[in-house]
Amino acid sequence: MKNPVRVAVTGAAGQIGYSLLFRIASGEMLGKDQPVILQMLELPMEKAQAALKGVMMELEDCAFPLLAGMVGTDDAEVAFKDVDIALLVGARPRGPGMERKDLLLENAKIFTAQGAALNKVASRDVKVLVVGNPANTNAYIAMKSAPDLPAKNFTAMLRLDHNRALSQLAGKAGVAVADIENLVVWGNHSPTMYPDYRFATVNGESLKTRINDEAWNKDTFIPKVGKRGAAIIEARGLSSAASAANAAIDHIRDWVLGSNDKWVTMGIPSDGSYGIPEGVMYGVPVICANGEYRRVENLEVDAFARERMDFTLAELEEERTGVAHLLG
Ligand SMILES: NC(=O)c1ccc[n+]([C@@H]2O[C@H](COP(=O)([O-])OP(=O)(O)OC[C@H]3O[C@@H](n4cnc5c(N)ncnc54)[C@H](O)[C@@H]3O)[C@@H](O)[C@H]2O)c1
Ligand SMILES: O=C(O)C[C@H](O)C(=O)O
Repeated sequence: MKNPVRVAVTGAAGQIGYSLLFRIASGEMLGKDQPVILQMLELPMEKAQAALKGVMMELEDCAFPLLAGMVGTDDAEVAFKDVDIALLVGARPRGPGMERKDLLLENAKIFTAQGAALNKVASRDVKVLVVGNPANTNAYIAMKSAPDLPAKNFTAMLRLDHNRALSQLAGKAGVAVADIENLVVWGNHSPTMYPDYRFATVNGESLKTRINDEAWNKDTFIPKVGKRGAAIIEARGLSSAASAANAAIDHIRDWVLGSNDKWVTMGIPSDGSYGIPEGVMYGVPVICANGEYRRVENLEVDAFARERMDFTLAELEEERTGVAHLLG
């Protein structure tokens, strides 16, 4: 039997947490032979802690053979102690009358504190995925607040956008999702993101040539993927949860176990390539192997791509400027 892997999940009693924890405990994220210890963080409020207790009771009632232990706490340093993987899901939702800037600042406080706690107590190899919105900037803040951990260990979730784009493309082209390769979603997890299928193939053939519909790309595909989160909120009255949890599992599974030579999208700190300033937490195509991700390099950036990539970059830089004073 392998040694258990310690997995922290914040916002554990929330909607995404409820879709995520049971799948992690059943082995869907790290493999059916990998025991896990779940270290769950929730707000110190009575209601949140009671809900977390309920989730832990249900986890217990599943009698998962791979669940080697559980911790439920309101203290980030307890939740992150020695963790190998940290899924930062809990975030302050946008309230009535709150501007995007207020949301950024509220969340900046949370991710500054959580980054510092990871810096202090997590495994030095911890893999961090930020799901809580604004995900890219929250990941950037956590990374900056953890100077003793490698910056490359901090990532933001663009996988839901990647998966959404895959399904839209498969539907349009009449092909199977599994047959599509080499897709990427550049930039921010926000409506400014740029889903890009210029390099995508289906069984080795160009998907762009097969679809051959630039108007659909610009007027339907790109806005549909970008605004999908809002469409789910409109339809459900709540933001996406099961699909977000599924994407988080895909992201970590591929990072840890490998993406089998497939491109996947991860928000990672820029190395300066593709005209994205170093350090910006930006969605790019990566291939994962041996527990590491590797950026797909030297892709062509044509005039339209440049415009879209700079548009989403400008938003990220604006967010970064908005929180700069908190980062010292
Ligand atoms: N990146 C993506 O693709 C993506 C997709 C969907 C949702 N999201 C975001 O994920 C986040 C969670 O969504 P949800 O639907 O689970 O929300 P939710 O409100 O149902 O749950 C969030 C939970 O986090 C807890 N929480 C808040 N602040 C916390 C803190 N500082 N420490 C620990 N726990 C804290 C809350 O008590 C709550 O239980 C939101 O920010 C949402 O916008 C991101
Ligand atoms: O919570 C949101 O604003 C939407 C969410 O990020 C999503 O993409 O579903």
